[in-house]
Amino acid sequence: MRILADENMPYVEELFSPYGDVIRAPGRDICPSMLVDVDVLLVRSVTKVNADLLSQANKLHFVGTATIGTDHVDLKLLQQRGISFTNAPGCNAYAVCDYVLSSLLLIAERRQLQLHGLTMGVVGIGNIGTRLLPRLRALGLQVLVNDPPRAAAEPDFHSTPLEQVLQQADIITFHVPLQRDGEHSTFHLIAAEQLEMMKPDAILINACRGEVIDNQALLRHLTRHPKLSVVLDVWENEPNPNNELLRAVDIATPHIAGYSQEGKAFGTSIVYDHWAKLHGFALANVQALLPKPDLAAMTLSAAPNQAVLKQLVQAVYDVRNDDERMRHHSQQPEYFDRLRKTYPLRREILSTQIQFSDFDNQVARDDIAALGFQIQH
Ligand SMILES: NC(=O)c1ccc[n+]([C@@H]2O[C@H](COP(=O)([O-])OP(=O)(O)OC[C@H]3O[C@@H](n4cnc5c(N)ncnc54)[C@H](O)[C@@H]3O)[C@@H](O)[C@H]2O)c1
Ligand SMILES: O=C(O)[C@H](O)[C@H](O)COP(=O)(O)O
Repeated sequence: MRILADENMPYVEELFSPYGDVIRAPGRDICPSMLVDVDVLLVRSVTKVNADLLSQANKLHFVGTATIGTDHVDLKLLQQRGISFTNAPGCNAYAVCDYVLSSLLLIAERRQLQLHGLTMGVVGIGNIGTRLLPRLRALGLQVLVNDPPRAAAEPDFHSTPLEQVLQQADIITFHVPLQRDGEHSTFHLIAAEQLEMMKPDAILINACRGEVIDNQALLRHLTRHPKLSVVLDVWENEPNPNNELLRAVDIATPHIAGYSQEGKAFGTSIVYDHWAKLHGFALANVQALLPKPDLAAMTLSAAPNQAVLKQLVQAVYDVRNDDERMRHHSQQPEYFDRLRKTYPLRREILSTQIQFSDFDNQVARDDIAALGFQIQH
C-alpha cells in the first residue's frame, strides 16, 4: 500500500507505516503525477483535492484531511469516484478557543477594557463555537450566538440575527465553514455593509477562513474607523496576505489558531481511526503519542481577576509571539508557509493543571475550570 501524506502532518509514520509505505511531500507541491499507484492520500488545507489532482489517481481509495475545514476538497467528486473521505471534526477546536482567549485578553489589556458585562457575538456554533461559549461566560461576557443552519435544523436552538449581533456586540468572533454558495453561504459574509453595522470601537476576530471577511472592504473600513480592533489568523489570498491589511490589524497570525500539538495529533489520529475502521485495523492511542506538557502545573495564589486570567492563559499560549513573528518575517518571500511549517511546539490550556495555594474559592475554581484548565485537587 502507498500512502502519500503532507509533510506537515505529525505521527503519520507511527500510525500508518505498519500497513504501507509512507511518502511525504509539501502540501502545496502535491501534483497529479504523484498520485499514480497511491492508495491513500492524507492532506491539510493547502492541497486542493479536485478533478485535476486526481486525474492520474488509478488506485486511490481513501482521502483524509487532518483539518476541520473541507473547502479545499471536492467532496462530490470523491463520492462519484467511490473514494472514502474523512475530515477531522473537532481536532483543533480547543486550540482555536485558546487562540481566541489569548487574543481577547491581550486586546482588553491594551485597551484597558474590563470584559465583564460586555457583549460578545459568536457566529458559528459548531465544534469551536460550542466550546467557546462557557469560556466566554467565565470571563463575565454576555454572549449572543448566530447559527442559522442550526436554528433551521434544531427547533430549540435560538439564533440571534447576524445584523443584531453586529449592531449589539462589543466583540465578535467567526467560526463558520467557508461556503461559496447556497442559502448559508459564508463567502464575504462580512463586507462593507456589515462592517458599517458594527460599533466603531468593537473587536473583530476571524480565525475561520479568510474569505469570510472581504479583506479589501475591511482595509477601507479601518482607515475610517481606526478604533476598531482586528484579530486575523486567516486571510484572503493565503499564503500571500495583503501587507497593508497586516500592518493595519492589531493581531496578525499565519493561520495557526489550530496549531497546538494536541490539535495536530488529533487531526492525524481522527483520520487514521476512520481509515482503520474501514479495514478492521487497531485504533490509535493519541495520548500515548503526545509528550508530557512542559508546563504541567501552575500555582494560583491570588483572586483570578482579568489580569490574573490573562497571565494564566498567556503562560500556556501567548499570541503575541505569533503576531511578532508574522510582522518580523512578512517582507521575506514565502514567509507565511515557512512560519507554519516551522511552528514551535504549543500545548493546550486543557493540558495544564492549576494548583491553588493560599488562595482558594469555589467560584474561582469554577471559572478557571470553565476556561479549560484542569484543577489539581
Ligand atoms: N484558523 C484555524 O487554524 C482553524 C482551525 C479550525 C477550524 N478553522 C475553520 O473554522 C471553521 C469552523 O470550525 P468548527 O470546527 O467549529 O466547524 P463546525 O463544522 O463544527 O461548525 C461550524 C458551524 O458553523 C455553522 N454555520 C454554517 N454556515 C453558517 C452561516 N452562514 N452563519 C452562521 N453559522 C453558520 C454551522 O451550522 C456549524 O454549526 C472550520 O470550517 C474551518 O474552516 C480554522
Ligand atoms: O480547518 C482547519 O482545521 C484548520 O484551518 C487547519 O488547521 C489549517 O491548517 P493546515 O491544514 O493548513 O495546516
